[in-house]
Amino acid sequence: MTSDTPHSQPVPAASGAPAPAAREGAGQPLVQLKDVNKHFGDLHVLRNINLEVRKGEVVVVIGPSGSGKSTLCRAINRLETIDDGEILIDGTRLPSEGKQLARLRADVGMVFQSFNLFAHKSILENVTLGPVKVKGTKPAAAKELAMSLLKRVGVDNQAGKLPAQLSGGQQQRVAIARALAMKPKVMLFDEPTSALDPEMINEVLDTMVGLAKEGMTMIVVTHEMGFARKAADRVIFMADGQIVEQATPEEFFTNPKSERARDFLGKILNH
Ligand SMILES: Nc1ncnc2c1ncn2[C@@H]1O[C@H](COP(=O)(O)OP(=O)(O)OP(=O)(O)O)[C@@H](O)[C@H]1O
Repeated sequence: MTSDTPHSQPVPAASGAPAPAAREGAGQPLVQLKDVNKHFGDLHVLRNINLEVRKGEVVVVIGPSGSGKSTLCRAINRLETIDDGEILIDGTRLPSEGKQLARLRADVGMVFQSFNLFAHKSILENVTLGPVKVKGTKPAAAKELAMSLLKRVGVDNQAGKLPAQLSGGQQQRVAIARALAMKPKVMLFDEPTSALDPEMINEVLDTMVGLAKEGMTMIVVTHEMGFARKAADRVIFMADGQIVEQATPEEFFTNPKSERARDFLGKILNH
């Protein structure tokens, strides 16, 4: 959907960043994909994807445009169907429709490149709607929760405004608060900063780094290599619908194993 951004400068890895092995016993798999395949017509977009994400783990998915990263995210949230294989969230297979889907989908927060806020509802309503409609939270409690989340992402003073009155960075932080209001078990981010002006990227990334530090389980599709270095436990490199390589950020950025990953990094880091 987007090309590689020019904001992807290498930054030093956070010292003491835990390697996946260090977190091995830290949690059970929260997200499991088993032999997942997906076609769009003749195009084989996801090829035999096997992936486990443990509780508290931050996985950054990178790869060339068209490699299937967005489709992977959307499949995990059931926004796309899969042809075969299995996707489990906290051990439960997502149904394809019905009330149970809405409830289970609430466990999987999603933040999109294009914010996807309700244009004609206030910022506060954007955040309260899900808890009230899907979870049956009382309006007063939903408002209290929403205000605390808006405060946490630094936009509580904008609660009465419409999305269009906010900057892109503010709108994306509202989108994060809206997803968090459903108390998700895992957060999916699909290129959350790609539509933002450069000066707004860091305010969104900082919010995401904060979430990662708090132990949120996260799957993040991004071209922001600095974020991957700073916050990821594991980097997954996708190409042509396959997981080609996965490693800690330190390993991946210093010693990518595959030719395709080396090519990709060469292009993106020398942009
Ligand atoms: N709804 C759709 N119908 C048909 N083809 C699709 C659809 N959605 C995605 N595709 C195709 O599937 C392939 C994978 O797309 P996807 O958006 O998952 O890639 P991506 O790695 O996220 O790319 P980008 O980095 O550009 O966002 C692409 O070739 C894309 O054109």
